[in-house]
Amino acid sequence: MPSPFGARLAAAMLARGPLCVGIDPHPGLLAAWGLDDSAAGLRTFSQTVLEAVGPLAAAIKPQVALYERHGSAGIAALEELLGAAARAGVLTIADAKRGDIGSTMAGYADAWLRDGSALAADSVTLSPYLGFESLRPALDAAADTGRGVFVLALTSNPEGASVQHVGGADSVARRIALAAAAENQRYADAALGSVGLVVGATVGTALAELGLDLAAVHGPILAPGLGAQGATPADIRTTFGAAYPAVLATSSRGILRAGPDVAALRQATAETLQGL
Ligand SMILES: O=c1ccn([C@@H]2O[C@H](COP(=O)(O)O)[C@@H](O)[C@H]2O)c(=O)[nH]1
Repeated sequence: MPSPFGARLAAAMLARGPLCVGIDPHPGLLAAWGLDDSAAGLRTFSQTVLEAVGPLAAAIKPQVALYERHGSAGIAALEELLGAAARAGVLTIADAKRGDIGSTMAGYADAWLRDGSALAADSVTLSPYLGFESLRPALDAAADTGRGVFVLALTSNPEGASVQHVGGADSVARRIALAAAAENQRYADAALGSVGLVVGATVGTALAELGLDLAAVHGPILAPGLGAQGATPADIRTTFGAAYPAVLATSSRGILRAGPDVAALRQATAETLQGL
């Protein structure tokens, strides 16, 4: 078994910097790159981004929805990307936001986190709306196979607050963070645990207002919202404070808009990294 995901991600962040590049093949981006909105277009898009940013980013994050919209051929393109990234030694975060009752959750865990699955990634994003404990099959599969998970806590979209802030000092988001911290006790010896959280780079003062101590989670914090959603590298330091060393900022459109030229994608990645 490889070393645990959190340890591998911490090493990659130390070596390359705290940036994940999202691979989001939106129809508009495919068109801007001169590609068809088809599985073949997805394939070229994905492999170009991997070639460009693979040597620079700590991880890549394919957005599963944008592959699913092409049906089985789109999923095949995603499988090819995940396989190519694994061969190139680039860590992957499948942004699938899965969550279900435990018995069904086991199916998702098998798909995204078990050896031998064509969709197996280094980690997957999970939704805890059915209760943190419903994610148990994925938490255990990740621990068994040296993979990781990122559980949605405070998302980058403004609508998230209507659910995640509920409870005030005992908010839904804080309970998710506490549950992740408890889960990471099994990774106490690693630089970072393998149970991460998703906390938007756009959440502003919400962490302080809700009393979330992200540094105590001992897991990676995936922070979307950089670039196209308006957050800046400076916002990341201000927003996350003491938890900053665990933050993996992620940007998709803000970098992808520089394509399809590989050198331009690399430059956009390097410029984003410089500010972090
Ligand atoms: O709270 C969340 C959780 C996930 N995302 C995902 O990240 C990328 C962001 O793309 P940008 O182009 O950099 O805005 C996208 O795949 C989202 O589904 C998020 O934005 N916020």
